[in-house]
Amino acid sequence: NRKPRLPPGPWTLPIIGSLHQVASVLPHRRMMDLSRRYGPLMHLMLGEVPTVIVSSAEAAALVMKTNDLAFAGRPHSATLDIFGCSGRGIVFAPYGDPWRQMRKVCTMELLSSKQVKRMDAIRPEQVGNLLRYVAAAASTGAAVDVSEKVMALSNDVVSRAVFGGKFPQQEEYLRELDEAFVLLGGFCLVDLFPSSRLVRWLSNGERHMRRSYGHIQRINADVIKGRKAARAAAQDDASSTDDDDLLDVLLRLQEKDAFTFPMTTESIGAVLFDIFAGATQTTGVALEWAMAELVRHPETMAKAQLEIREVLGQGRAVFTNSDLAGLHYMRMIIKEVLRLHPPGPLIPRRAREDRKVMGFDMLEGTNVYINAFAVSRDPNCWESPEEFKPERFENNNMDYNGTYFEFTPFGAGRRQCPGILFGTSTMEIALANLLYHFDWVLPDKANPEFLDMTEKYGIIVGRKYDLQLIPISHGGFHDI
Ligand code: HEM
Repeated sequence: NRKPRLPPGPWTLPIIGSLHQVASVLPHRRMMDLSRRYGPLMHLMLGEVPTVIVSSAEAAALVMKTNDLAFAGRPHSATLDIFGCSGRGIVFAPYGDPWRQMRKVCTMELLSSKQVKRMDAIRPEQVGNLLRYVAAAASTGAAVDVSEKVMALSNDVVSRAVFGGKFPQQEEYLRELDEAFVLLGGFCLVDLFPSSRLVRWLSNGERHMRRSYGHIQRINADVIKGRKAARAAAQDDASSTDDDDLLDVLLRLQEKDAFTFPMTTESIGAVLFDIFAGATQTTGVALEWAMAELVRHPETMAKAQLEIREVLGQGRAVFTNSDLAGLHYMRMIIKEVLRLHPPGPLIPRRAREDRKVMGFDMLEGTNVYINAFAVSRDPNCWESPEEFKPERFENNNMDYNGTYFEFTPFGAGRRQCPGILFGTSTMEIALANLLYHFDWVLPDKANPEFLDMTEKYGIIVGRKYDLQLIPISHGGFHDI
């Protein structure tokens, strides 16, 4: 019974452990700084909870590839348990057969060729709405709140994929999702001291999360009830149609009794919510960062516009994803944005069994966070890592698909994001259209070099200050 050899870490205080070291405004940055001192595997005690932060490409590969099965769990905590509907969804479900079943349905649905085709029609419609809004602003010289608009675009695209369209309670749904994300991103007392009944009694976090998630569940139940009634009225013969959204797919499988682990309304709601939560803010903040970096680097923006306008030719209306195959520079820009601003900088995992990694003991039950932000800014892997330079992806095959561990904005291995194609397709179509039809400048001729790039605290990291830009119409936006 030897003493475990834990990874090194900063000194701890009684009771709070290392909390004072990391409970800063932006934990991913604070952890990056600390890990440069303590090493690629760093042990922290967050209150009572043993945690290891992973901060190099080599260590990330050991966790997400070599020992993927051992680290395929997700952290547990009181608030996560509520948010993850006690493991009935996907994102925070423990590794196991129910998760595998749901993940398979979603992967096949999200990535099926039918779904991709369906989305190829939906995305341009939503982008068209955005372009009309921007064209109206351009005609009066008004600024556009780009942050708000690209987030709304992402919401609308995801709503249509998951629920078939806007639903009456969408605003409330999004508000509760925001609130729940804030609670998850915080250091919630009840999560830090799970054994303390006093903390549980004193803490508000769990109560808030319960209230917020309860509201979400009621909306889910309403939407599901409405859809079931509509399906019954249409005497749907349980066969699929081209218009099926994710909700239809799940209901059809439920009606056919095709699940090994039977689905209740509650668990269908949990899955829908998970996909919604996983998809919408991530893509929205990635787009917001992309536009901010482009405005800050006018020569990069000009180069991207030249490519888009040359490849697509003059006088085009809204184009679709299938028009965009030749846009190589724009794809490099998207990679560079995800390298510098991975929307989920800390990838949450949990050790399902004891493992030795780099000579250290990682014990079962330890929460493990891969600091994708720190790894993709690691000077040992990247030249001038703090610089925005899409050209670094020229003439190499480096991508975000989970085989290059210096660059994992979507994670890797069994728990890797199943929405890579979905998310990057929305980014590509939005950026290509916004850059083709408009030039973009800061209000009041502000110097782009000084654009404030401060991040906002949360599990999904967006900009602290909304990005306001003035659009200038290029060649006139021709509506369809
Ligand atoms: C730029 C956009 C996106 C980014 C950066 C992103 C990032 C991530 C990351 C880092 C993970 C954890 C991976 C791991 O543990 O290895 C994840 C998981 C997940 N993402 Fe995404 N994501 C994005 C878009 C989407 C979209 C569009 C969808 C759905 C349509 C989606 C659905 C999910 C789901 C369901 C999971 C949980 C997978 C599981 O636990 O098995 N994501 N995502």
